[in-house]
Amino acid sequence: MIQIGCIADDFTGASDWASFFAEKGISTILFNGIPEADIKTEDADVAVIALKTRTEPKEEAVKESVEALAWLREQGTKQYYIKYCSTFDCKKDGNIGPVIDAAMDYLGETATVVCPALPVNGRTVRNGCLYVNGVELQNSSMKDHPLTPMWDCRIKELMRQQSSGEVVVMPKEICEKPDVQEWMGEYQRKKKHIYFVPDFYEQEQGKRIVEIFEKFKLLTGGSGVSTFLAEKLEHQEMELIKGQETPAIIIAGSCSVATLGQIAEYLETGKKAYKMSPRKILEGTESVDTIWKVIGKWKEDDILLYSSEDASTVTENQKNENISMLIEQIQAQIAQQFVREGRTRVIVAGGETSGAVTKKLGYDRYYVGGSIAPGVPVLIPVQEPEMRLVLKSGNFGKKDFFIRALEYTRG
Ligand SMILES: Nc1ncnc2c1ncn2[C@@H]1O[C@H](COP(=O)(O)OP(=O)(O)OP(=O)(O)O)[C@@H](O)[C@H]1O
Ligand SMILES: O=C(O)[C@@H](O)C(=O)CO
Repeated sequence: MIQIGCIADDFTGASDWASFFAEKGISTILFNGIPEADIKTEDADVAVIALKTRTEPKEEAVKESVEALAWLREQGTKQYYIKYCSTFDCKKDGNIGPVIDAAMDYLGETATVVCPALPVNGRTVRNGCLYVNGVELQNSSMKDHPLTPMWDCRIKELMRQQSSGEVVVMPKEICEKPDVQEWMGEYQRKKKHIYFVPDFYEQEQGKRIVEIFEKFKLLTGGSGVSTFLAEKLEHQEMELIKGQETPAIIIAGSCSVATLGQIAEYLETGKKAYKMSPRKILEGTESVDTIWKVIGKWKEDDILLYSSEDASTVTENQKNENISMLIEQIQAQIAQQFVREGRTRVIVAGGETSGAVTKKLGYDRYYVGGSIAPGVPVLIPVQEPEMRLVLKSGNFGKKDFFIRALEYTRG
């Protein structure tokens, strides 16, 4: 029976959320898309369905989210979670509000929590405002995200624009009140939909948040409270997942500052690496074949294949609107070729890049293993249990992330 079922608006967000349960030894399964009716949850205690609703048109995002909730309900799920990005989508017509409203209506709930924080990765909430490493969201390095721009840190304002209900901000002093439930009850009587936004800027506050909201059927947010939800969950012990001996490929399409630092640190080790050239790809002189001619020979080595460049070069390259898609396709095909040759460790940096690679590899459900960095677990495809897959959100992980991922996935 699924104790907590989550729907996430993208894949790396889903694995981020799931990782905190797996880390506590809880059997956790991740589905890429809504599973077919006859798919089993493999006796997992926690299930997460990764959708691609973050950037979809609103109507589709709502429809798919409700379908995913319906599938979870069919499995007898006890509690539900809507996972969105810890750096909230700030578009007026963003999907977070509409999906929360639809989920509340579907589950018959009038109140929920909106808790995007993930303090272990520097994303915090104080007095209803969202910060990235102490900087207000709209002044952070995330502000100019091309798809989900982040131009306002005030959750109340964002939810006012995106949703139908009312936000109630819960500063620390309120959260700590012994009679906080009564305090909340006053608001719940007034409105059809109430979204409580608790302070969460110190890791330990997560514990109190879970105490306050544990009876709610629907919770929403980033991954910050996952670890505290996991602590409270009764569960069966999960078997430890071992590493693999075959060489690994790291594929980096992410051009985030974090990924660029991780590439630099990897290159310093002198390990094998291949840098793709967007210019040659557009000219037609670099392709899967030309790259494979070089890296296909490195049969015994771990390999890094990367296209990542600094922000200004990327902006320049992206004047040709096909370049991202071409890079993603080449990287996905190389991953497929690598796996076809019997190698079983694939590490990917970047949400879009991960989407392209997993689509090509064709797996649709994964057991979730231990974490390499907060929010980045090892994934084991149910259909191919020999494989070890690591999908890193662009900005996650410290400088030594790739080195750690290689060590962690090695048998
Ligand atoms: N040199 C380059 N020039 C132009 N575009 C590139 C280059 N290298 C990679 N890209 C494209 O940039 C995009 C990077 O997005 P991706 O989601 O993979 O990383 P991210 O945005 O850092 O990660 P996340 O979404 O998890 O924060 C991909 O579509 C990728 O193909
Ligand atoms: O919450 C986050 O920051 C991540 O899980 C994410 O959503 C990646 O896209």
